[in-house]
Amino acid sequence: MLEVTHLSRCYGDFKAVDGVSFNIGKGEIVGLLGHNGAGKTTIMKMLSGYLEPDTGSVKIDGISMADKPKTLQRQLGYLPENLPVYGEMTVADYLDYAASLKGLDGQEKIDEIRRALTATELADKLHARIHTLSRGYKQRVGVAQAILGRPRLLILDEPTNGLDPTQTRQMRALIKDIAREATVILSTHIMQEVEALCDRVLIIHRGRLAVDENLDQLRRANSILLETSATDAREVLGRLGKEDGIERIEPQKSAGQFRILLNEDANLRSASAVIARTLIAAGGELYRLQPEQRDLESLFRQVNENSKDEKTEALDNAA
Ligand SMILES: Nc1ncnc2c1ncn2[C@@H]1O[C@H](COP(=O)(O)OP(=O)(O)OP(=O)(O)O)[C@@H](O)[C@H]1O
Repeated sequence: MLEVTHLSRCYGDFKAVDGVSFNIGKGEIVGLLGHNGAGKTTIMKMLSGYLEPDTGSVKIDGISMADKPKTLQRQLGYLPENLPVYGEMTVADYLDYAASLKGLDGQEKIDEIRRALTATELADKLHARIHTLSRGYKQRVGVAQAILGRPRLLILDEPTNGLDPTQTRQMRALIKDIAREATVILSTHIMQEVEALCDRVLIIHRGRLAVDENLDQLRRANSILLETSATDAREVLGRLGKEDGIERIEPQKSAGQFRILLNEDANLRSASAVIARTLIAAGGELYRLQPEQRDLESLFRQVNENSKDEKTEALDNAA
C-alpha cells in the first residue's frame, strides 16, 4: 500500500534522514520509534507530501507523491507534530475548512464532519475557539481533521503527546478503531505506545532505519535461560544439536547460568524438555529453565549499543 524507497533529506549540511526504505501493507499499524531528533517527523512530513525528499520516493498504491501530490494528499490523513494553528477559529469552522481542503462538499462534507466529531468525542466543543481548548482537546481536533474523508492512510506524529492517562487511553482506542478501515503509521518515542498499538515497529536511529520488526515475532521467544548445578552443562548439552532445536550455548557471567539459542523453527517446549532430560540424566540439578523474553526495550538498547560499538570502531580505525 505504502512504498517508501531510499528516502533522504538534508537540512543544510546535516543529513536528517538517510536512505530509509520500507513498505507498509493495508490495515497495518506501524510505529516509528526513535530518540529525539532521530528523524521521525522529517520522515512523516515526506510521507504526507509536506516536505520534498532530496532523494527517494513515496508511493501509495503505485502512485508517486512527487507526481500526484494533491491526489494522494486527499487520500491520506495527517496529524502534524504541532497542533492546529488556527486558534481563533471555532472547531466547527476549522473542520469545515479542513474538509474543503480535502475536496469534500455538500452532504458528504456534513456527514464526514459529523463522523469525525463523534469519533473524537468533540461534539460539545463544536463552537469553542480552538485556542480556548485544553491540549488534549486540541489534539482531538487534530485527529478529527486527519480522519475527515476516511483516509486510507493515516499518518500521526506523536498522537498522544501531552495527553493525560485517560486521554491517552481514549486516543489509543480511537486509533485502533480507525485502523479497522485504514493503514496507520504513527511516530513516538514511547515504547509502551508501540507495544499497546502497533503490529510492527520501525526504529529510526540518526536518520537511518535500524530495525524493521514484527512485534509478534519479537515477542516469540527464541532463546532459553538455564540455571543448573552442572557447571559443565555446556559440554553435557553439547551432545545435543540442531535436530534438537539448539543453535548455540552461551555461558553467562555467573557459574551455572547459560543462555541457549534455539533454531528459528525450533519448538520451545520440546527443546526445553530435551534440555531438562539431558541435564538430569547427567546428574545435574535444574534451578531454572525459562524462555527469554525479547522485547522492544532490549531491541532499542541493542540499537544504541551497536551504534556505540560502530563509533568506537571508527575512532580506533582513525587512530
Ligand atoms: N527545519 C529544520 N532545519 C534544520 N534542522 C532541522 C529542521 N527540522 C529538523 N531538523 C533537525 O533534523 C533532525 C531530525 O529532526 P526530526 O524533527 O525529524 O526528529 P524527530 O525524530 O521527530 O525528533 P523528536 O522526537 O524530538 O520530535 C534533528 O537533528 C533536527 O534538529
